[in-house]
Amino acid sequence: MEPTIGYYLPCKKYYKLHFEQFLILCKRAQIKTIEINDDYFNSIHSQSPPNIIVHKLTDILCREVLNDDKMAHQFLEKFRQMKGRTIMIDNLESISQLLNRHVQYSLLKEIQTIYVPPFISITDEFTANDCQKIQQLLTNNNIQYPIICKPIQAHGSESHNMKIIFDSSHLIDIQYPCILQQFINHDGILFKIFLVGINDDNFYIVKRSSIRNFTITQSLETISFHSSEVSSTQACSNLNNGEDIIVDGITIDNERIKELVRLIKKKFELNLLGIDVIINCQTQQYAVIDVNYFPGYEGMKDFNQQLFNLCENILNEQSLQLKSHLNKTIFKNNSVSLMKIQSSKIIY
Ligand SMILES: Nc1ncnc2c1ncn2[C@@H]1O[C@H](COP(=O)(O)OP(=O)(O)OP(=O)(O)O)[C@@H](O)[C@H]1O
Ligand SMILES: O=P(O)(O)O[C@H]1[C@H](O)[C@@H](O)[C@H](OP(=O)(O)O)[C@@H](OP(=O)(O)O)[C@H]1O
Ligand SMILES: [Mg+2]
Repeated sequence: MEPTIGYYLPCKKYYKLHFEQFLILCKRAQIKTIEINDDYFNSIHSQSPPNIIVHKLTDILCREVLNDDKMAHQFLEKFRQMKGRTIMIDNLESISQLLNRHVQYSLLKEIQTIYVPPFISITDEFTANDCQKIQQLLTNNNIQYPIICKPIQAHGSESHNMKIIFDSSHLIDIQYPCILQQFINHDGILFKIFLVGINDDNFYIVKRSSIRNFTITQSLETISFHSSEVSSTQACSNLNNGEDIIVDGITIDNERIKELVRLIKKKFELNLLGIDVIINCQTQQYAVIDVNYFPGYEGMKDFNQQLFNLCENILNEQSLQLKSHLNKTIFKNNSVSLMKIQSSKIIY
């Protein structure tokens, strides 16, 4: 029977990735593909589940976890019920760890050799309204100004609205629940590391514009921005470096990134990852500021081929396991019938 790959991708994501190219590669390799949607689940009793499911269910996961949405929960439960019969790229529990910035950063911090800029989390109204208390928490955690205020939720339409705060008199501007993180001067350059987890070496580095350096000499008003304004491929913000500042010389050490990728992939047990790294322009320290599940892979030309290779590897492994299982069963059955024959010989 031909193997099957199921997929669930929001429409926008499907077109952005040119996912039809992945489907063509599957067809050529005689791998069946099927879209997983309500129609699929309504007719599921008549078919065996796909060998693999590729998905970006982060929107629905957020609705389930953060908004307690029953419909979202029921839809996800159908995927969970396939556990053991289907390989999910990737596991829903592993993905959930990335959806809350506090959880994500805390897990990253557990990896000893990885640097995450210091942060605190403000999750209750009482603390959010007490600027003195917030300042105390910042001081206790050795966090200096400027700081960056990020929504605690890492995914979804409201999660990319950020603020840069320059002194304690502007702590009133924070919007909770949020994390407050030390702003690191990094010469306005961001490195996006895109990973397709065939093996630890399989990553691709893209350079993007980011927020320019700040030197605080006086009190500044809080700056609000959307993360796509400063670091998407089209970004052209007055928060970026001006054209007169040339920072083309900044490069990143491939070996260090390789190790970072290995550790993060192992920690979160995920195959499709985007890791955002900035380099502190004073200390040259690499700082991980964001880990995204199933990013846009913009700039990586052969993403669909890479994803196909990953799926093909998994299918090959599955079929090897099945063969060895069958061999064992045949051997076991043969020995059973041999024993029967022998015992029948004894009887007769
Ligand atoms: N600690 C920091 N120091 C300096 N700049 C930062 C820091 N954290 C974030 N930034 C800047 O803010 C931008 C948005 O931050 P972050 O990646 O955390 O947000 P996001 O909305 O999750 O982004 P994405 O769109 O990649 O998911 C980064 O691209 C970078 O330019
Ligand atoms: O490929 P990069 O430049 O890293 O950008 C990604 C963002 O970092 C993610 O935050 C987006 O995902 P969410 O929409 O899940 O937040 C993700 O959204 P997408 O699922 O629409 O591709 C990407 O835009
Ligand atoms: Mg993000």
